[in-house]
Amino acid sequence: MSSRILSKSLYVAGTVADACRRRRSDRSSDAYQARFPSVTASLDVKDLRKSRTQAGSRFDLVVERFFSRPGEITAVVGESGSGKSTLLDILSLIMRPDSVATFHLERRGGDFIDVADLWARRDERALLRCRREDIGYILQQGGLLPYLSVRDNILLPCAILGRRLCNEDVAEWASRLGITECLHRKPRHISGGQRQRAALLRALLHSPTIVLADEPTAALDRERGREVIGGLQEACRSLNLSAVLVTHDIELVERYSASRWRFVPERVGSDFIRSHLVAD
Ligand SMILES: Nc1ncnc2c1ncn2[C@@H]1O[C@H](COP(=O)(O)OP(=O)(O)OP(=O)(O)O)[C@@H](O)[C@H]1O
Repeated sequence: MSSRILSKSLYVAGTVADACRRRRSDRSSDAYQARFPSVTASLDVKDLRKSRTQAGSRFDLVVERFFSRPGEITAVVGESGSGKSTLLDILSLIMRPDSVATFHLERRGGDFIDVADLWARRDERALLRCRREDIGYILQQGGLLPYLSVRDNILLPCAILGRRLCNEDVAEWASRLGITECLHRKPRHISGGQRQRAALLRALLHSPTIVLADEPTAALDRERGREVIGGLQEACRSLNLSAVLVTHDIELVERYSASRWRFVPERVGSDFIRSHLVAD
């Protein structure tokens, strides 16, 4: 399916407002360039800050630099409360950071979206379109809708975008992921591992720029976990897709991810934690 869906979706995907488009050559270099020279990234973030307060306790997320390359899985690890969900909410454009110097998404055709500029201009329409077109999301428990068949769940993001998919496209990837026999069933009638592979297919079939996976193997045993992340790795390679995998599973990180980042929490006072995301 890859080439057909990819060319089709790259055509459709060129719809976010022209104002938010820049060519790669427009980008300025900076101090981080020395540490990470010539990075070709689907997602590139610099100097991001987000503060949260809960029950009198303050939490600051600090990201000096974070990027995710096409064709690869980028792993993010951190202990409970270190900011993993906060980061994913921001990367999926659900949550707005307090400040950010750079937040670019680069599509496979070379166009890129200046999300920092969309946030600054509060362009909610373009942000919504970007969220739908450029982001695929895999939740901890899959998040498939129980009243739809697996096939209809998988087709949902494309339906929302008004894109038509050939049955062969779905069939080919369902076969690659080993869930062909699940397509006509409801999610409750398939196993946890099959549900996560269906969630993976749902996250990638509209050819997003980046897939975000939030502990996608948390409810699976080791073997099923490997199948899901192996499928994600195969999709990244064959579609030149970029994935950010948040997980506690170090074995999966070492086996499947091309680059690794971790949170380093720093206690500033009794009620204040500042958590830095650093390259491993
Ligand atoms: N809705 C909220 N409002 C304010 N602060 C919040 C909120 N949700 C989480 N926080 C705080 O933000 C910090 C980071 O939480 P976050 O959920 O991002 O961490 P996490 O690494 O995903 O944790 P876990 O692994 O337990 O899910 C925590 O200190 C938490 O108390």
